[in-house]
Amino acid sequence: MTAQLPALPILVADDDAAVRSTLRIFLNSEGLDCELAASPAEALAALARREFGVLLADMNYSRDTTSGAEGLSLINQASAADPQLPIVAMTAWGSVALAVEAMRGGASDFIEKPWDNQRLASILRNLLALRQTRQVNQRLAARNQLLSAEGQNSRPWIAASPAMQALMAQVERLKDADVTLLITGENGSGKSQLAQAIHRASARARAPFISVNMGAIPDTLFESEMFGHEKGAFTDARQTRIGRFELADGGTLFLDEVGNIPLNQQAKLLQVLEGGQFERLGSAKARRADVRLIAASNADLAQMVELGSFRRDLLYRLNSVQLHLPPLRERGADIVSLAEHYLASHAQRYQRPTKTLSPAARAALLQHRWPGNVRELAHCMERVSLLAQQELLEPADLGLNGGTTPLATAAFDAGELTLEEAEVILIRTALKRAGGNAPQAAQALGLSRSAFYRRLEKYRL
Ligand SMILES: Nc1ncnc2c1ncn2[C@@H]1O[C@H](COP(=O)(O)OP(=O)(O)OP(=O)(O)O)[C@@H](O)[C@H]1O
Repeated sequence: MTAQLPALPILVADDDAAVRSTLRIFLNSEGLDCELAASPAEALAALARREFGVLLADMNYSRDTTSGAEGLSLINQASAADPQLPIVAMTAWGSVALAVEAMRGGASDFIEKPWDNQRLASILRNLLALRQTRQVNQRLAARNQLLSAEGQNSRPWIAASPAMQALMAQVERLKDADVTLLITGENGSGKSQLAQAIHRASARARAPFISVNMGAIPDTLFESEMFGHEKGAFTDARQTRIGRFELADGGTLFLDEVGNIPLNQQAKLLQVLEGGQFERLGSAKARRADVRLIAASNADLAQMVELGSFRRDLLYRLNSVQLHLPPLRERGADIVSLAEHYLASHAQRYQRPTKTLSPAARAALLQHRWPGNVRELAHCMERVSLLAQQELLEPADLGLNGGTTPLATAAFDAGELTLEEAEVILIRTALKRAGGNAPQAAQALGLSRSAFYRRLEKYRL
């Protein structure tokens, strides 16, 4: 079900009680809701408290009954506080100059007293419709800002290794099932990007993908961030804010780092997931949003449940289907494809020739443990693209310290190495085992010394 925009009331500001009550009766008879203010101060207080569809403001008040100064000041302040609020100025008969001034100050239209009921109703209806359109656009703009901040449309998804192929086959089967997914994997292994790829492949692709880093929301802002707030709901709530659930309506809501949610927030989240509805802070109105939920975690949530730091019922609610992203060190073919992809894209970005990996450099990449996974590889390739002097990259150019996997086992198992890459790995390992003694390493590999040295030279080891 799609969240509805509320029909907003009209705020009538006039110091004449008779005018206020006449307007209330007339507006109500037209099916329009309104609130009344007897002074500019009352009107500004009402505007700070809640959202209105239109402000219908008289120009003259008791302090000064003819100049329109108080009305102009009200219009200026109201439109500064909420530039999207349509304002109608009510002027005395024949004061066109003042009406012009009011429009310059932010009013959208004006009406002369005594007013014509039909004209007033038609102006207000048009402006209410304008207000609704502005709200929809504001919502779109908020979504677009989030989407472009995440730059989600331009990133390719590389999944060449057998482990990733198997995962992608699972994703393919699930993409339209609309079930809640829990993606697990180490930091930087691609959980967020996989969630985006699943969204783009699903029937919800045209609706938004909204991501929330659950560990980054301060306790006090959790509800406002997730479910939104009405203007005036708390001291700093100057504008209505649309929560992430509502922004994701029709699309996918991605709860990143779900293991970092404090226990009290877990309870609130579970309540909404179970009940299927939520309220904006400062409003009693129950809202629903049609979202597909994807959660991600690098922590072992089952273990957290045992330790009492994650709710069991929330875990059951989130992990209808669990997808595990293997660490990069177990995805040999992806390491090389990703490295080449980053080298090409950096070359394009910095307008330089594309650097290539020597067999020894490829082997070094395959042997590295990549504790930071794809993110670490991306940074490494950016550094190399900028700093390496020559176009053919050798292991020394990569600046990889320590952290190698023994014999890049996974890549061997998967048969993803070229003969040259396999040779480099074997030679390096033999050298390491022989404590750097080349003749001993050659012997361990069953090679003559000269054949061994030829290879050392060839691979610049
Ligand atoms: N298979 C892939 N193909 C292309 N780029 C990838 C792939 N996996 C990850 N990346 C890139 O690596 C970086 C880290 O990925 P992402 O943010 O998705 O990881 P994560 O597991 O969500 O990390 P964290 O646990 O720290 O939130 C991103 O720049 C992403 O674009």
